[in-house]
Amino acid sequence: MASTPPPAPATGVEEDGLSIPVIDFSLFLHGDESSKQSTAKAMLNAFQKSGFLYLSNSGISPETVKTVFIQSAKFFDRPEEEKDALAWDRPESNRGYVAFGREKVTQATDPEEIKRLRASNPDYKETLEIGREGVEGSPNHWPDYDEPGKEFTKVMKAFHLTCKNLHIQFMRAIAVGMGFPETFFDEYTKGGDNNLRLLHYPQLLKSVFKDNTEAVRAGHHSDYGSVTLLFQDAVGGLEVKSPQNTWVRATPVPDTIVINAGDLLARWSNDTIKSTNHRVVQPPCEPESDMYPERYSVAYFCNPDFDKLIEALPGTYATDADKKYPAINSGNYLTQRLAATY
Ligand SMILES: O=C(O)CCC(=O)C(=O)O
Ligand SMILES: [Fe+2]
Repeated sequence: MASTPPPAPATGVEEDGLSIPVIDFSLFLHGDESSKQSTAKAMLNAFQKSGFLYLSNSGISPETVKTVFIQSAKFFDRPEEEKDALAWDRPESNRGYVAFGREKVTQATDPEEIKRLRASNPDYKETLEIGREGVEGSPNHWPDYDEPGKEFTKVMKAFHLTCKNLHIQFMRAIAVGMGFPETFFDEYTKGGDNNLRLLHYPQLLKSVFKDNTEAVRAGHHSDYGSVTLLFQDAVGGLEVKSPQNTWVRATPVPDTIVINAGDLLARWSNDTIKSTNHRVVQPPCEPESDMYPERYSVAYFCNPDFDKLIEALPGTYATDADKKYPAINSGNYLTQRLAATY
């Protein structure tokens, strides 16, 4: 199992000009008017400065998150052919299992194959993408043909809705921070066109990283949508690009959610909010064995409802000439970005 991670920085990250503060969301949800205002301001401020924050007391219980991680591990433990039968098929649907054959990565023995994998710097991960239920023509790819699969399906359906609700609350805080009516974004969040991604990074030979300084568990990228809720286990490896162009570790802080802004929110905010590059590399601790431990994370990608038009928010420009981007339909934007990735 994982070696002991370094002590959690309860104060978040402050390095190379990058701040990722820990923000107590209960002060927004249940605090008096002045703590509500100051919490909303602090959240917006973090999104404007680094595009990242850790949210504590989010309202999602640690037990709920633990159950999701247990179910996720059970899913990825299924035989490869069962997972392949649930394969991701097309960007318009964006649902299903995305393999990077872990056999290929962790059990490759053919030197030519290993060389090819290293040269191409693949993501050493497998994922399951779960979209909103009830979308005509885009069913989720559930393993609900056996009892464990039925339980998994139930847990993930419920978690999708739990996270949808947090997205609504989170955008209410951003609205208050921006001086809008609290429910300003509700008409963009109520449909819940969001995607739940379960991620599994299989254990990896230490030599993969030693032999190739470019090796990654997940390559550097920014997220596409509005906001990402990222639940990570204690293993570590997430890094965020600092203003000084260095990679800074976003060390796991227990019982918090890493929340970052995506490209569509940056665009919507006329670039007053940052969508910052991040990646996943090997954990900070050197294990005694020759393998880095496996890592699990769960990302919930929030988007403005797909039928909404996204154009510069009020207050983010002085005159129309200051609007950096034309208006765009949320769903089309996302589909275009996904089509370019897969
Ligand atoms: O696994 C992680 O910690 C990050 C994953 C991520 O950034 C993504 O899937 O977009
Ligand atoms: Fe990401």
